[in-house]
Amino acid sequence: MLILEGLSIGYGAPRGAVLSDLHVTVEPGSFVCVLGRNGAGKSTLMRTVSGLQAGLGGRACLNGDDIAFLRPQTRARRIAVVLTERTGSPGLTVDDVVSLGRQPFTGWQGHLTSEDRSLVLQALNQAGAARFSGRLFDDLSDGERQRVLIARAIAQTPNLMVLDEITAFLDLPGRVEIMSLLRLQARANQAIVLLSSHDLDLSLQFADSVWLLDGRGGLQVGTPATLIADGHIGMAFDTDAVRFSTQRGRFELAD
Ligand SMILES: Nc1ncnc2c1ncn2[C@@H]1O[C@H](COP(=O)(O)OP(=O)(O)OP(=O)(O)O)[C@@H](O)[C@H]1O
Repeated sequence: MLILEGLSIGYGAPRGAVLSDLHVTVEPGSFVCVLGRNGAGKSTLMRTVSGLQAGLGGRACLNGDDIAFLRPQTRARRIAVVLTERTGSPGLTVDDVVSLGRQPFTGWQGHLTSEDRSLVLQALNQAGAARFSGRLFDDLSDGERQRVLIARAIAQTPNLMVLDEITAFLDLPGRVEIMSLLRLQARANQAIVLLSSHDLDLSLQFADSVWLLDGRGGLQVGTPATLIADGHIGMAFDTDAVRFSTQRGRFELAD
């Protein structure tokens, strides 16, 4: 279970708090999409929940433990993080990168057991990345790399998977495949999958629950259907020129 207990996130002055006093509980097996306009705080929230950035107050607990105080090894066993930043991995093959997902579980020598290898292979297949096996990771296209990084996260068998805008580089069929795969992963492994995305349509289609950042420091949590019906999607995204139609479930030009 992931519980945000009065969590406040953000930076020192001058930016200060981005979101304050968040209270949210997420059950295992849930696929949660984090939505909001540019600058609403999605990445800040994802980094804080991953333990990569200190919160300003309160805490985020995974299965009872404050994530900010987990030892790095324990955190790596429980939380898999995929960010959009392009990081070079000179000389590493796709298989090496996905095998890194097992590193928190291998001994100090880093030897993979046959079970580790089978999890790596399974993850490559599930993420649709087996076809890149043997190639250098740095030679792959952005979309291909994303699949490999998702495979690494799956191989890590985490309790919590945090993926920040990872579908941005994928084509439409690829995005649908990955969204459906992530929902399946959450269910099959009783993991919590937290995905931030600008892909509103697909997020509303696939998410069990949505964290909607309204850009004014507010966070609404609910099922896609509830957030649409209550007009929250419109409140977070509407502009003078574009409105979200609750009837049609899509954006339209304002009259
Ligand atoms: N390192 C930083 N130091 C200070 N302020 C920051 C830093 N990173 C982000 N911010 C600010 O925090 C707020 C939230 O930014 P964040 O990147 O979390 O938004 P986002 O929802 O992920 O945006 P986008 O959709 O554009 O990626 C913004 O006002 C941003 O300017």
